Amino acid sequence: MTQPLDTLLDLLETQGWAMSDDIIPPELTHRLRTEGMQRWQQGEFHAARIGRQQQEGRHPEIRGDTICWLDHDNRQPASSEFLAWTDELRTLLNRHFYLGLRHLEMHYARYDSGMGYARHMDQHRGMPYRMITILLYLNPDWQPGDGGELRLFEADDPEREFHRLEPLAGRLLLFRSDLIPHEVLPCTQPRWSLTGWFRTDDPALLPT
Ligand SMILES: O=C(O)CCC(=O)C(=O)O
Ligand SMILES: [Fe+2]
Repeated sequence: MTQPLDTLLDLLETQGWAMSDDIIPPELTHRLRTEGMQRWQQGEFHAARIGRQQQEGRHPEIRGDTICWLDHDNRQPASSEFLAWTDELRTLLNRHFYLGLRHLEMHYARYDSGMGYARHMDQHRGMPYRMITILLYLNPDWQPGDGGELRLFEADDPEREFHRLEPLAGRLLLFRSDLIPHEVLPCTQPRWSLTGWFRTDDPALLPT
């Protein structure tokens, strides 16, 4: 295991979240952003939904992003490269934490100006399959005042923010999907990211 990944997993274990600004090569971040923007221009994004599966629907005042799911056997070079890296990470997470993670679901997300995502947990009640959240931010020119910060809240006191971070290009974040309430503040510039969840269920058994 490389040293930076080792450190990242140790932090995830001790504090429930971990961040790195240099583990992903800047040129890969750049290509991922370009690929995401191209897919957006081609109309491949759709409004995100909240809650379990489809029944709850769209609530842009709660969750304002549009998303584009990554297909594991897609032919997009940058996201394929990133997914291959996340697969190695999944193996390491399993070795380190015995989590039995079986796959990663991941999408591009684009928040338009004025949009955010109200405080929530990623693991839905009664659906314990999402274990670890992964985020990679894709905004090279982010300035203070552009908003869109991610707020992290205490697990046992969800009113208490313990950390706030800007969605800077190349910033990778991991956190426990069952533990950390979080919120995306409204942004004043379009905000790009990749968001994913390492899961314990088998994609072949999921409803399509
Ligand atoms: O983009 C972020 O900073 C967080 C997004 C998020 O919380 C989610 O998609 O569940
Ligand atoms: Fe979330």
